[in-house]
Amino acid sequence: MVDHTPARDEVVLEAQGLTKRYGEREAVRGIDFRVTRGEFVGFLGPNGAGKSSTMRMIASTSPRSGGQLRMFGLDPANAGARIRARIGVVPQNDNLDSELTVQQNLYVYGLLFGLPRRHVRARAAELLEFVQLTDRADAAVESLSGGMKRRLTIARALVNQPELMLLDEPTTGLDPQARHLVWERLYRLKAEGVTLVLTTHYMDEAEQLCDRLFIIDDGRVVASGSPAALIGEYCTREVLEVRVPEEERPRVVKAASKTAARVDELPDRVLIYANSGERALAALRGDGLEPLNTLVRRASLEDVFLRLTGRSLVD
Ligand SMILES: Nc1ncnc2c1ncn2[C@@H]1O[C@H](COP(=O)(O)OP(=O)(O)OP(=O)(O)O)[C@@H](O)[C@H]1O
Repeated sequence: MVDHTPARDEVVLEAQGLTKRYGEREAVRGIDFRVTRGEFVGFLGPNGAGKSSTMRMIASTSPRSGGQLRMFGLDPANAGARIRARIGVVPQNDNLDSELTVQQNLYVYGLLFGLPRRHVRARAAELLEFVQLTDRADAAVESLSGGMKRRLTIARALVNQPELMLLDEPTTGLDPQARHLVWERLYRLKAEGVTLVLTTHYMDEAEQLCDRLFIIDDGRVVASGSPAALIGEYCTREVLEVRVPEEERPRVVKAASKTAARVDELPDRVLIYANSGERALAALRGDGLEPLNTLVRRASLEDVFLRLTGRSLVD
């Protein structure tokens, strides 16, 4: 569709000490990031971490309170319109025009960007094909499912052939099938060389899609790197999850702590970090402990977040 031939290591997006204040409240507290052309980058963090505020500053729709921010080398403080012409935005809440049909939503947006009428028609047809909504072109927006609305919002964000796509929680509220369809389209955009930045609080989404992540908590970047590098740096290879009766917990924690790299207690289970979950379990059994329920799994970004913040990503 669009050929944004990647120039090696061309910086598309850069922030230093970026802050956002709403009155007394500092929602973004001095964050640094740098995104190069063709990368797929994610801001991962819980609700209220400051992800949307950061995205709105990048989208050049909300002014920064402090620090530096550049998109394509331009400063949104004085080149907002030029920046907005080169980016596509998928906001957290679909803001489609429900009075219009699917196709009309794309036309209107194209005309807003000043694209010629004939060009807009061709572009709309191409985009409906891309998001698999061709057969719904004349349907009312209201009749679409949540997943279809999301895809239409993505199509709309692509009207101006953006070099940079910003997606704020693109799959929140979608069922697994609808999510996978969105993911698949995002992969395609990446393959075409579009630079993508998304926010999410879904660790699987972050892990599946992103080349690089910035983990955000309480307005700060607490870690960054590829999903694999983050897991490698902050976790063991495996995690043994055990459920034990309340009264046995202290013994389990004590026994596991002898060999495991780390032990975390959650309200409903104990997480034992070890390179071999099976061996950790054998060690517990060797100490005469038999958990009610056990699960050995690969370490995930959720574990990284827990390690970094002492809290779970999902409420
Ligand atoms: N327009 C606003 N006015 C005042 N406070 C705001 C505004 N927008 C966000 N906040 C506050 O700033 C903090 C960060 O919010 P933000 O929406 O950026 O976080 P988030 O990580 O995107 O979370 P969510 O996933 O819930 O959107 C929150 O405490 C929020 O209440």
